[in-house]
Amino acid sequence: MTSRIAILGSGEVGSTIAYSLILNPVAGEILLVDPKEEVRDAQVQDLSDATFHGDTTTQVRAGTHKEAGQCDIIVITAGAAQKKGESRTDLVGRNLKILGSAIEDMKPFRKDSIIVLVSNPVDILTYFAQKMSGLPKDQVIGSGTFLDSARLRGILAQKCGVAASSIEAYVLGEHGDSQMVAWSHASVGGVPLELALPDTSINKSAIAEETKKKAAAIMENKGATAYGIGGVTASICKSILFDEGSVRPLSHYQDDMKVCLSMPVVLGRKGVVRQIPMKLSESEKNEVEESAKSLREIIEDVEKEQEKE
Ligand SMILES: NC(=O)C1=CN([C@@H]2O[C@H](COP(=O)(O)OP(=O)(O)OC[C@H]3O[C@@H](n4cnc5c(N)ncnc54)[C@H](O)[C@@H]3O)[C@@H](O)[C@H]2O)C=CC1
Ligand SMILES: CC(=O)C(=O)O
Repeated sequence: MTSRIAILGSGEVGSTIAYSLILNPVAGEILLVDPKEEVRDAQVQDLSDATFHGDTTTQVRAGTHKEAGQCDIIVITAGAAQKKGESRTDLVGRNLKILGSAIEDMKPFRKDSIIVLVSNPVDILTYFAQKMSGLPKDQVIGSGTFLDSARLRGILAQKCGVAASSIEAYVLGEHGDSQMVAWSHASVGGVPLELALPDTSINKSAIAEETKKKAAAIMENKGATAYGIGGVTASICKSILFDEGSVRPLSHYQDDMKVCLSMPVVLGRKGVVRQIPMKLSESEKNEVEESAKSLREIIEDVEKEQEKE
């Protein structure tokens, strides 16, 4: 394997993504990039220990922003994480500055590099990363609601007594407070939810709320989330490098709504190959539009501030 993945930010999330990529190797090399050099180097040493057993072919080393700009995939976890009581969108000012300087430091980008945003607020940062990087929009995506959808499937699996892998269910829209569940497309083993589980009472709004609040519930007691996003991001990297054509709910540009938010897309080596059109119910469509509206308002506020500067 000769492909290289750069991970910007070697904190909780960046190091966990690297660990997932070592356990499930898809790239020849992982570069950790972080201005906190001592932390970065300690993470490289610790992660390298995980490559010494088994038959992993992935090597880990410290890298520079310039080197990152020449990698197949650049995963961005750089930036502040939420503190207790903060929402993801509270991070926008701090993390947009960090994103801007990291992107400038990485330029010029290799023409076929794919940027995967993970830092929050991920939909807003994906939108601005598309503008700042100059790469085609299809090559700049955010992990979006892939993690929320995994959480939803886990919760439904427990309630229904089936494997999570047998459940198809999408959380769409913002990776944040305005996200929604596309219940009209939820299925068990390919059979619509209502039909497959006629005797199981499912409180949809309670499940949607539990899904939305899961990150906050984890952070309440351990301060951060890392394993879920670690697995999800490693899976995104695999789909890209192996040109899998997997369908995933990822944050990408929506021409009609002028924001980045999550809808299912076909993912391959060129990034978003195409969006999978969904026939949502009228109320679901409204929920997605409301989600887009709340993201649009944040973008407009940021753009107004940028004009003043
Ligand atoms: N999209 C998602 O589903 C999830 C997103 N996150 C987000 O991921 C981000 C990172 O979270 P943690 O790893 O817990 O934070 P952390 O504080 O542990 O690590 C962030 C790292 O970024 C580094 N950094 C700062 N500026 C940088 C630059 N210019 N280039 C490279 N690295 C730089 C910092 O030195 C630090 O080591 C947060 O914004 C958090 O909200 C976290 C979990 C899930
Ligand atoms: C922190 C975050 O965005 C999550 O775990 O969903």
